[in-house]
Amino acid sequence: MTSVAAEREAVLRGLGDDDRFDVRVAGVGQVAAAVSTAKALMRAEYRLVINAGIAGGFPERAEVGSLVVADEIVAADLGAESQEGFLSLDELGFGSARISVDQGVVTALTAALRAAGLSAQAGPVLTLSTVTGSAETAALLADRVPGAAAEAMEGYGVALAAQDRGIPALEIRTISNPVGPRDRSAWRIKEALAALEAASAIFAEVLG
Ligand SMILES: O=C(O)c1cccc(C(=O)CC[C@H]2O[C@@H](n3cnc4c(=O)[nH]cnc43)[C@H](O)[C@@H]2O)c1
Repeated sequence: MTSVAAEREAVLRGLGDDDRFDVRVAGVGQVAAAVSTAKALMRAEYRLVINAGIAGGFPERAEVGSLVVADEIVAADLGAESQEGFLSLDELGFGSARISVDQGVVTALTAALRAAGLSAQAGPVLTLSTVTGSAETAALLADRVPGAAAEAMEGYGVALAAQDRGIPALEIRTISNPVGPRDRSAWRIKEALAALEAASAIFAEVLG
């Protein structure tokens, strides 16, 4: 599941003519992503759901042009504010804002990406409804989720739909911009899409 057509096309270029993968556009944001994923999973049988696309990288954790394989998918703004700070869905007792992924697959995929010469690391990928636009919010999120490597807008929605059907999920992101003060002119989308294409060529090897 990708967010936009440009991401889908990059993944398809990387996969070549491998027809074991069904690559779809889910839309931007976790609600669109969850609805699209749930619909796809109702119509056909799948054994793994992957959310792949570009993302913001947390400074010192994931540089522009590098790749992050989510070792946990975290809905980082799903909860409540309180005088004492942010309360997650878990703390509120309404389920979990964290979806776990198969650590063996994360390790194997990260190693294969590195072996192919790509800069890849594993770490938590945050799902947010609002793209971070300030250093303050970036610091707050890094504090809320220790080790946070990247942020995007769809992973939790895709993974929740997969979890609902008992299917494992992965999230793989290539970094187009740093998480922090908004500067759209600094987004390196072409580079991130090239990295996404290169990573997708490895999917078949490890996940096919
Ligand atoms: O303008 C283009 O050519 C273009 C090509 C591919 C993708 C885009 C997008 O804007 C995709 C939006 C998508 O990107 C994720 N994203 C990227 N950086 C961040 C971020 O810093 N914080 C949160 N999300 C980010 C997100 O998942 C969006 O769905 C444009």
